[in-house]
Amino acid sequence: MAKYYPIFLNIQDKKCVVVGGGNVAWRKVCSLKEAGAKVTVVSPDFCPELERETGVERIQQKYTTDILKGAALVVASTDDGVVNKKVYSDAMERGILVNVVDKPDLCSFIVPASIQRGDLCISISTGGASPALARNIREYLEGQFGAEYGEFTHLLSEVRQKMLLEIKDEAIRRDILQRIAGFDILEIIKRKGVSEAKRKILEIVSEKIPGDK
Ligand SMILES: C[C@@]1(CC(=O)O)C2=NC(=C\c3[nH]c(c(CCC(=O)O)c3CC(=O)O)Cc3[nH]c(c(CC(=O)O)c3CCC(=O)O)/C=C3\N/C(=C\2)[C@@H](CCC(=O)O)[C@]3(C)CC(=O)O)/[C@H]1CCC(=O)O
Ligand SMILES: NC(=O)c1ccc[n+]([C@@H]2O[C@H](COP(=O)([O-])OP(=O)(O)OC[C@H]3O[C@@H](n4cnc5c(N)ncnc54)[C@H](O)[C@@H]3O)[C@@H](O)[C@H]2O)c1
Repeated sequence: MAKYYPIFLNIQDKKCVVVGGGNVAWRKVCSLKEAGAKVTVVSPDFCPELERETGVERIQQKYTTDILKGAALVVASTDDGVVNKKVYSDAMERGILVNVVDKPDLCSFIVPASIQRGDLCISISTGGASPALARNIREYLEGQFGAEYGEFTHLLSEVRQKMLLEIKDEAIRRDILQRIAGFDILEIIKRKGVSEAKRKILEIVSEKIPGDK
């Protein structure tokens, strides 16, 4: 089995192509859209969900190589192995990232199971060993990581931006940022809400920086 290097890819405003018009293609279109990509989907027919999807370029025809022009990434999810293989070799020749669903040999990257809570993303991969296990772990973690983690991450981001500007001493800043990311602050968000958590954070900051109010 291949080894993989986990990364988060910035595909904001990048052209991403999905080849195929079925349910799997629709799932891929949705996740690419959510990541801010400019999505083009090409297929002779589209499932009703894809037909309804807004903000996507639909090209109703069979795959042709020229569709990859200017693309950063392509996902092939047709039910035709020959077409999927052609997409793979076209993409490899052009240095375009490529995933053929369920065909790890025809992938320059594989897709993990993911949970999104605002800016917090938890991704699980088994490196292809067991996608079913990745899914089960995702479902388990979904129960453990609720919507409050999104709020928590947002609050920490706000405070961190401020601290990067205002606290010049790196060691003190690190200490504070580590402290306020603690689960006790998350508990306050859960029980009392974000404004109470903010108050607690300010208290911690003033304790750590004598004289700061
Ligand atoms: C994570 C997820 C993301 C997504 O697809 O979006 C994903 N597969 C998911 C589900 C799933 N896929 C399959 C089952 C049936 C049970 C089973 O086989 O285990 C289930 C479970 C289900 O659906 O319940 C069938 C399957 N998948 C692959 C093969 C071929 C092979 O193993 O050789 C076969 C056999 C096909 C056959 O039988 O012929 C291959 C891949 N699937 C991957 C990703 C990549 C490795 C990820 C990793 O392990 O880290 C990789 C290598 C390539 C890729 O597609 O990127 C998504 C869960 C999303 C979620 O629910 O959160
Ligand atoms: N449905 C699932 O949950 C699931 C799960 C695992 C694997 N898969 C695999 O993923 C693939 C896609 O699944 P699906 O359910 O979306 O299949 P599907 O049969 O619903 O859709 C396949 C799509 O590919 C299009 N297509 C065929 N030839 C094409 C061409 N030359 N150019 C462009 N598009 C073309 C078809 O018109 C159709 O829209 C299949 O290979 C399937 O075996 C599906």
